[in-house]
Amino acid sequence: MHTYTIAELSAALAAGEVSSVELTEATLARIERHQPALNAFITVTAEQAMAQARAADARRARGDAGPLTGVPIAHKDIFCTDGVRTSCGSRMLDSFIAPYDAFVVERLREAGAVMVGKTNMDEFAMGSSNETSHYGPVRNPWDEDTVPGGSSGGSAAAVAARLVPGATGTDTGGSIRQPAALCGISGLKPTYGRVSRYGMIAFASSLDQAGPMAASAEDLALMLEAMAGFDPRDSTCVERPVPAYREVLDQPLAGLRVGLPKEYFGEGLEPGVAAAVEAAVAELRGLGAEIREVSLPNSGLAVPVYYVIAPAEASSNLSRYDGVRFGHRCESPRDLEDLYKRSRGEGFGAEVKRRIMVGTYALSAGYYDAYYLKAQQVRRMIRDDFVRALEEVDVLVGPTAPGVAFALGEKSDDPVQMYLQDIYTIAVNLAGLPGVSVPAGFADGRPVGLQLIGNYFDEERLLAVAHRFQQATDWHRQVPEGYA
Ligand SMILES: NC(=O)C[C@H](N)C(=O)O
Repeated sequence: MHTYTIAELSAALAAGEVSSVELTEATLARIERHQPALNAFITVTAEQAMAQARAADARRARGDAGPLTGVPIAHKDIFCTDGVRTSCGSRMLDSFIAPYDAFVVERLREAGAVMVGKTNMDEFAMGSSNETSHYGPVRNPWDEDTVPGGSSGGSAAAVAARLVPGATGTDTGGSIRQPAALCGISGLKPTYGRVSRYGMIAFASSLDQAGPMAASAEDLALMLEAMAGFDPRDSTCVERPVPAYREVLDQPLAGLRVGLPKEYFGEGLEPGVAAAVEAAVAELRGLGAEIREVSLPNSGLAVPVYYVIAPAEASSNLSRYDGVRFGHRCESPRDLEDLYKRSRGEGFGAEVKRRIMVGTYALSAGYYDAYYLKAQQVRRMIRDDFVRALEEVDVLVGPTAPGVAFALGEKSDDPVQMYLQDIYTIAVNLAGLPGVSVPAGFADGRPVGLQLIGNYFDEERLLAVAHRFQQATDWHRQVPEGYA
């Protein structure tokens, strides 16, 4: 049953064709078998998973099971999990056992989902290839010599290899959508404020957002419904009812106005990706959508703006890891300064250090106005571009990433090349809008992602369009060889 979607597993559980205990056992066995090749997990929580599975079966027997009750899932290791190591992919937090559950973890647990483990990720979510993880790189199941994307690469690889039917991720500049694209799965970054950030280790707080990753848009809808909602413990979380996302999936596309941002089809886009995206657009047209060209004139500024704002916020957020209150502590420090220096020097990897330095510089006296303030002003212009475009059309469509999965090591020595992975995703975070990536074919045998961007809190429409596209295509059903 490992190729079943969450919706299909949910139906099988409801029909009594399988128990959660059986499903969870099979899931744990598959993880054990493929972990050496993929390295998608940092921690596997077999014992707790079996206990949760037994509880889920008991709950079903009592007659109060929901659609996720008994379904195995995994959490990105950025979410705090009570009593379970929460490393954020960093040596800094290698021995951190969270004392409470993140909101997202709590909500999925309450829905009855069974947590089988914590997935690998780029250190503190900084990266687009999963190569910055302290626990080693994750491999892409479509070609194990290539990267899965990042930073939610472990979640993406685990779903792509059908080790779990769904997993959580976080997206600060593309970290759900880009790995979803590179691994041939579906991934949704909700509107900023739709999902609580409580218990999610902070990277860049004005951009971070949690979201679901799964094979299909229908599964994303099922997961989002459990994950979304108001939480007073996150002051940026918006109090707004959560729609029954799955109920509103079936909508015809006739008359849907789809905008193609012309800036998303220019220089830097690999021809194979362009061809797959164009074919997907033709498919949407065939389903009744009306396609027009739109412009996001400031989109070329999104990557530079992000690489001022995100490191600035990160430098502040990561200052708490001082070896005293939080994080790795060096052996026998000479004095307090030595303790700080060596603890941080040993605990953080190169990319994290680079960002702390850039961010500290951008915020320092004399440079603040020139960099940070300026970046915030341009951020507003980027947002305004989207607001204008979304007055003309209902959704924007384009590629998720400029290319397909690349070889391990290919871009790790060139931060700018790595940052350019997110040229089509980052602006969406700067604007706070929702975006989804869905599988849309292959180029050179590797998956291509199609990105759909919607208006604020219009996840319903995004999911409905993605679902209709998936009813007409079977890209989301493709499973890499050796994992089918
Ligand atoms: N965290 C993210 O959303 C990924 C982005 N590539 C970054 O390194 O910041």
